[in-house]
Amino acid sequence: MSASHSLELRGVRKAFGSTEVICGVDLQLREGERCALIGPNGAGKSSLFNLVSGRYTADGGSILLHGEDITRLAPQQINRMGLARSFQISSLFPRLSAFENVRCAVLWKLGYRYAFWRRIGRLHDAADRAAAVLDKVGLRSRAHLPAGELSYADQRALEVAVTIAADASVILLDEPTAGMNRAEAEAMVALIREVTAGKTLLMVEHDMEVVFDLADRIAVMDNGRVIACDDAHSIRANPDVQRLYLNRSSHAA
Ligand SMILES: Nc1ncnc2c1ncn2[C@@H]1O[C@H](COP(=O)(O)OP(=O)(O)OP(=O)(O)O)[C@@H](O)[C@H]1O
Repeated sequence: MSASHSLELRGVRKAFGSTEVICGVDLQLREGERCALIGPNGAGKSSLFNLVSGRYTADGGSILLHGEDITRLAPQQINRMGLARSFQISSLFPRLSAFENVRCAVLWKLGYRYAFWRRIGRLHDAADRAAAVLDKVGLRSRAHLPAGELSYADQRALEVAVTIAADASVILLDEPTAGMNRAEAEAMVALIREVTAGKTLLMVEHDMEVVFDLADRIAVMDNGRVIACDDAHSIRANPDVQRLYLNRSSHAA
C-alpha cells in the first residue's frame, strides 16, 4: 500500500450463514479525502462499516489502516490506532452532560490505566480537550446540559464531537444528517467539513445533496460490492449507477 492511503480494503468478504453480504470489496482512501458510501438498502454499507471498525471480522481479504493490518483487531484496538466511528443509533450517555460525554471519549482513547500520579494531569488534559472539541462543534454554551436534553440536531453534533474527541485521523460517520431538515443538514455539512479538515472521512449518507456537497469521491455499493468509486461528475454519468438508481424506488440512495 502506498503511504498516502489512510485506509485500504483488499478483497474484503463477509458471510452470514450461507449468504455472502460483502463480496470482495476493494476500496482505497487517500489521506485527507472525504468519501461517501452510498447504495440501496441492504447493499452492505453498515456491514462494511462494521468490518472496518472491527465489530465484524472479515472472512476473507484484508483491511489496512495507515498501512497496518487491522483485519482481525478488536474495535478498541482499531480505535486507539486512529480510526473513530460514529453510530447511527445514539451511543451517547443521556444523563451525562455533553461535556462529560466528550471527556469520556477522550479518556477512553488515552487508555485510562496508568500510574496514579499521572492521572491528575491526564484528567486536566482530557477536560481541556473536551472543552475545545465542544467549542468546535458549537456546543460550548450547552456543555453542562445532559445529552438527553439537547435538541436532536445538537445530539447529532455531540455524536460528532464524541467521534472526533480523541483526534482520530480516519473518521467513519454513519448517516450524520439522518432525520434533519435542510437547514440542520446544511449546518451539519459545514460542521463536518470543518472538523474533518486534514482527516480522512468515510461517510454513509442517504441525502444526495449532502453527498455531492461534501464528498471528494463517492463509492457506490450494490449487493455487497463497490460497483463504482469516483468523483461526483463521473458517478452521475456512470451507466451502472444510473441503472441502479433508476431501477429502485425513491429511497434508493
Ligand atoms: N448480523 C447480521 N446477520 C445476518 N445478516 C446480516 C447481518 N447484518 C447485515 N446482514 C445482511 O447483510 C445485508 C447488508 O445489510 P447492511 O445493513 O450492511 O446494508 P446497508 O447498505 O447498510 O442497508 P441500509 O441502508 O438499509 O442500512 C442485508 O441483506 C442484511 O440483511
